[in-house]
Amino acid sequence: MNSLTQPVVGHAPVRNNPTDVILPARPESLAINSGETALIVVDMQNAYSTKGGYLDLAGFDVSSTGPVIEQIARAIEAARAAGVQVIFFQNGWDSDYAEAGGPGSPNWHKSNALKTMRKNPELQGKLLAKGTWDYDLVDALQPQPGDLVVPKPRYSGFFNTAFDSLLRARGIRNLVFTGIATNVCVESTLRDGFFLEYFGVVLADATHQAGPEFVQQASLYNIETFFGWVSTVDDFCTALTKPATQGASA
Ligand SMILES: NC(=O)N/C=C\C(=O)O
Repeated sequence: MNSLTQPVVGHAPVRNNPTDVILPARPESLAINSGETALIVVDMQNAYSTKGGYLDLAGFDVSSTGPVIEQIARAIEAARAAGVQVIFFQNGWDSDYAEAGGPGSPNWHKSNALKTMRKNPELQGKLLAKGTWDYDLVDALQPQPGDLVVPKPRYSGFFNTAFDSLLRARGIRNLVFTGIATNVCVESTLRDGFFLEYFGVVLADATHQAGPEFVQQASLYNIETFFGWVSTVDDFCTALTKPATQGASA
């Protein structure tokens, strides 16, 4: 993407501060400040990206999540080096599934993890329960000191979590999304962020859908057209090493 041929939007004007950067994105580039930006790593647990995990057992294709893990690792490294807050989400519930809700909750009816366990009683207690391998973050994407880990019980990271408070306490206004699944937890959280006045951008090549490839494209279209912006890991990493003043004249 070419940052020079596109208008630039953002919540604040570029102030020629060394921590201001221009992130090339569709449909417009975004002016962001590294101190006001968080990299969000959505649900990179064995459940969502590893064979034998929940999505795989529920019949979703996880065979091409390997490159996504590598791209997320690159984005995390660039974020940490630039002082961008890294926040990991971890989706799931207590071992008794009280947090999942019973039949009175739509989650109980729609969660494919809960449905898979009801269909296969030998899996009961194994999917998305805290303390299990399924719930664990993948080995290649482990939090480091300074990163935040936010457990969440529903698709959107804004519901029944400390996420919004953590962001507001740090003055964070821009949310850069990576993770799985683009069309479920990534899009849900980005949409709720939009309604709360956060600028949401998804790094398309650091995300993966749950379902056929067309839902990835549909989700990216929705985000680009209605709720936020779409960029890439290369552009994110390059932008963070180049202050906006250089970017504008390069
Ligand atoms: N992390 C997600 O996007 N999750 C999608 C489905 C689920 O958790 O059942």
